[in-house]
Amino acid sequence: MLRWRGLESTPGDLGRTVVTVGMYDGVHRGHQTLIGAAVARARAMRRPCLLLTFDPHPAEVVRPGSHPAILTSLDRKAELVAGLGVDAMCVLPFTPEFSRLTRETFTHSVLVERLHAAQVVVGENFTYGHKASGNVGTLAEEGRRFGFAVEGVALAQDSSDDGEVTISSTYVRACVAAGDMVSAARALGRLHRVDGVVVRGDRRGRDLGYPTANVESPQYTAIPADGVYAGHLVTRDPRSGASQERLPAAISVGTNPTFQGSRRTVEAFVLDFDGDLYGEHVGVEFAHRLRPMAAFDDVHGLLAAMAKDVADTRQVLRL
Ligand SMILES: Cc1cc2nc3c(=O)[nH]c(=O)nc-3n(C[C@H](O)[C@H](O)[C@H](O)COP(=O)(O)O)c2cc1C
Ligand SMILES: Nc1ncnc2c1ncn2[C@@H]1O[C@H](COP(=O)(O)OP(=O)(O)O)[C@@H](O)[C@H]1O
Repeated sequence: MLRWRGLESTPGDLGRTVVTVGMYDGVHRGHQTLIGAAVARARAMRRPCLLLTFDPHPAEVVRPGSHPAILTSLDRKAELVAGLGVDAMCVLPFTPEFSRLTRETFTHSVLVERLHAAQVVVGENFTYGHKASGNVGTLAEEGRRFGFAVEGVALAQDSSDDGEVTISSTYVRACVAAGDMVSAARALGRLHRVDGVVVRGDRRGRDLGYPTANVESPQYTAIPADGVYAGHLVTRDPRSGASQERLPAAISVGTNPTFQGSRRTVEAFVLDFDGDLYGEHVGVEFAHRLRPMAAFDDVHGLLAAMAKDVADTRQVLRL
């Protein structure tokens, strides 16, 4: 998949394109339907399918300090959308100036002049332009003027304990924040993953008999609620970010209150594994929450709980 940042870096030889526009944070099942529709349309028209997305999250620019938790880094998003058949991903820096473009200027200067859209595929709730004044109806009207067609795709639904919910990044963030990884996975169509680099911790794990890979992730990463989880550690290629090996793990999220820690960490004890992971680019996948984080009176209490966590992890992962 081709990938570039900034409109000025757009390759000149793309020809006319099928464009799908959105933040696509999480690349959840609703996004997958939408991107699938854009890819199918592109194949039928024998045009490249181009995904236009933004960085940072527009909320941070429009309402400073209100950055939402990020479900997928740009590298992970690229890996996922490439897997859906997208041919090119263009990342537009979302700046205050960009946020002030009128909807016609966005349509003309971005979609028409730079990306040469023949067809635009968006969700039926898509908005664009200054103060989000544009919608699918205005885009279709501009398309008639500038010579591209518009397809608005219905949003995917999911049944949960609370009845029908519309699958959205906001819904997945709420599931992750509550530690409900099963609902998050249902909406995502795969397990939620935190990407980062393995850093040094307090060097206590090995002495306890449970060495843990401490994973440091970028600011704003959507980290599940404090607690202990069954899941996996995924090793990644440091250059491409591509996923490699997937190893079963018991995962701890919290401040290690037994040792009066103050920093919140994500730590994975990889089952049946002994090796050096420091500096590795990894992902931590969360399958199921086992219990809350606890402050034990002594190390024996913690060790007994960890032994049970490992047994529970084997059961949840059917190992
Ligand atoms: C499966 C698992 C469960 C854990 N549960 C707790 C817990 O309930 N309370 C706690 O204080 N720390 C818990 N921890 C974190 C340990 O305290 C931590 O891994 C240990 O102190 C080693 O830290 P280090 O990697 O910085 O050396 C857990 C870790 C794992 C892997
Ligand atoms: N089974 C395992 N799971 C996780 N990390 C392991 C495992 N075996 C060895 N390691 C290595 O040990 C390191 C963790 O050891 P630990 O004593 O917990 O130190 P730290 O406090 O620096 O995390 C990991 O970063 C990794 O390099």
